[in-house]
Amino acid sequence: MPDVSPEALHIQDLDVSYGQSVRALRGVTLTVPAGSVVALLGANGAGKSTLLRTVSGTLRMHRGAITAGSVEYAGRKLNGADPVTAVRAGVVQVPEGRRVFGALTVDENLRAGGLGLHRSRRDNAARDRVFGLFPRLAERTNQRAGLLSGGEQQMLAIGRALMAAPKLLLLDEPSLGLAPQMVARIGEVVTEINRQGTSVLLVEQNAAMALELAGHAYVLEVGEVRLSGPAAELARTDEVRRLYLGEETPRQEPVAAGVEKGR
Ligand SMILES: Nc1ncnc2c1ncn2[C@@H]1O[C@H](COP(=O)(O)OP(=O)(O)OP(=O)(O)O)[C@@H](O)[C@H]1O
Repeated sequence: MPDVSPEALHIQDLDVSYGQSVRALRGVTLTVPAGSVVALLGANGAGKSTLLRTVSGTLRMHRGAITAGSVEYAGRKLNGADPVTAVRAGVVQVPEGRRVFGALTVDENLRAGGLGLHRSRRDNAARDRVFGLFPRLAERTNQRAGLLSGGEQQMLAIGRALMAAPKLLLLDEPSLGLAPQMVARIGEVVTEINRQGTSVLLVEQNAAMALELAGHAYVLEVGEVRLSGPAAELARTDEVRRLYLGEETPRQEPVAAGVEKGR
């Protein structure tokens, strides 16, 4: 049953191209129900980042375009929307590669992600929330972001996105290149952010972590949805175990209950 709640993200039959030759997404249909964590898995080049860019309005910055289909969040069409419109609708992306402003302090980075031009009460509340999630950042408010460790920069990148008080957070590879302890911490934070009421669409190479955090998951393959279903069920399929969890699968298992091929 599709989720028809007003704060759900609905992507329907989406085609996205870069220029004339690269068809990055083909006929993608995906839903992020309000209040959920949804994982998006796929090999390099499958189209995961493209899908997030489509939702956050950053696609055009990468010279991509929607050629068919629709993206709707909370009942509003986001096709062709710019990032400001997406943020106003409650959708914020944390891009891959923890892009923080290295020359600015932790505090300045957070303020840059806030909604107010001044030190508004709303921004202060958002900042307190970030420091509650990431006490390490609270201890380093005046440190230049470029001097933070990789894990701390990832925390700051997530924190900066939270400053806009998103209702839907788009996370692109938050665990990339981090030590196991930090990966575990990022996982806990995703769960906590979700518990506080923010939906999450999570792109992750670390499929084991993503499938543990998510309720529902999609597997993209060369721009198309190859499999989708409850994350726990997907984690039991032969294909996901072999290709994404790196497990030996001695015998072919039938597709688990609840898993759909194709979308
Ligand atoms: N700005 C761009 N211009 C042209 N082609 C692009 C651009 N960005 C992505 N592509 C192409 O679109 C396809 C999907 O790329 P995308 O980055 O969305 O995949 P991905 O699943 O996020 O991969 P990765 O895990 O490597 O980040 C790839 O074939 C890629 O080469």
